[in-house]
Amino acid sequence: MASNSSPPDEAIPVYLLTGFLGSGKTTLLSRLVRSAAFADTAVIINEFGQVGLDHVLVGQARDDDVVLMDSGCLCCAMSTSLQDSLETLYYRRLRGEIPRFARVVIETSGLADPAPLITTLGADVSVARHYRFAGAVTTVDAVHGLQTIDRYREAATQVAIADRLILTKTDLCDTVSLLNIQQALPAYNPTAALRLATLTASQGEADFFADWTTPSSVAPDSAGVPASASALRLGHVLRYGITSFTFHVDTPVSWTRYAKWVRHLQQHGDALLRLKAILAMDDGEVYAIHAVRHLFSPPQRLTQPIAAPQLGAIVIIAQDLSREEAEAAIEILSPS
Ligand SMILES: Nc1nc2c(ncn2[C@@H]2O[C@H](COP(=O)(O)OP(=O)(O)OP(=O)(O)O)[C@@H](O)[C@H]2O)c(=O)[nH]1
Repeated sequence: MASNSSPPDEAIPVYLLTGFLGSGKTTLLSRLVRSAAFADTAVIINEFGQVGLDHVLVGQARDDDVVLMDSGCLCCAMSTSLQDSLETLYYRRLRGEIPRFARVVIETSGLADPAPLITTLGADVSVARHYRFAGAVTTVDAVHGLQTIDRYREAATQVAIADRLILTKTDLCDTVSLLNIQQALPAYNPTAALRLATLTASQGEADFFADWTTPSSVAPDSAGVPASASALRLGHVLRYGITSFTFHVDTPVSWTRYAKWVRHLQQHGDALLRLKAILAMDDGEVYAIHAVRHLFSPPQRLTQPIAAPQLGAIVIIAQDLSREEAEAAIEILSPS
């Protein structure tokens, strides 16, 4: 979706489930698709280019159609493109051939860079007519997760892009190691909310794929945000040139500046992995801003009272973006 076009209100939310090979995506989903908490969900398993196994592991025997699980959840393997799969689901729902699902969860392949899928969700006109990207959920193996992020760029990208990180295999982990990874993960993505898989299909696990428009979920975690006004801090320089920057803008921003800022950042879209911000605008309202690569979602007006350090915070996770380039972008939004 472009910054200046909003999806329709009734657009069906689409969540991406990503995570490195073996991190527990299929295990989590196979619990959920059998659970009443997922009764209103269509799950698409993206196995493009692979010998498809995941749809079978999730509990769907056939690979050529939409399967209705006993729970009411729909499952299908993505046989063609994401656009085609979503369109087909939408029109079958409209014709009453399948139940009226209220959300879609797409499981990506373990080596996938989720960004192109997210771009398709927002930028493809036919998809954006009926659907809206609602968030990326990334599973992280509590035992091997940190090693994997250090070793594999794909894993680091999947973590960097997440809105929510789900720690799996916590049953295999001792308390100290679990605490270690919980403390370490914010360095790789300071804005993502961190949750533990509960290992039982529950409303709590289904809510990993629920709308996250509360301030605590859209706000960068306060640990990553400088308390002092106007502070600019270079975050952690991670591996593979992935860096997180946290900025703070004190004064209300005009929509003209905002538009200019978005255009500027879109020129750096290949470098921009993820951006989250909560900005006071000069119309007197406060908005949550989300972007993945080139794709800026329409600003979401927040109705809850929000104070510093969340108010005015901008977190950028980027790859091969210099400090000077990041600062130049902020200067456009809020000249010093
Ligand atoms: N003990 C334990 N094992 C788990 C858990 N989650 C996943 N596993 C195991 O880890 C292995 C990989 O899990 P999958 O769910 O297939 O992982 P995936 O992310 O779908 O893997 P890919 O399809 O390769 O991307 C399987 O043997 C699972 O049984 C967990 O919470 N606890």
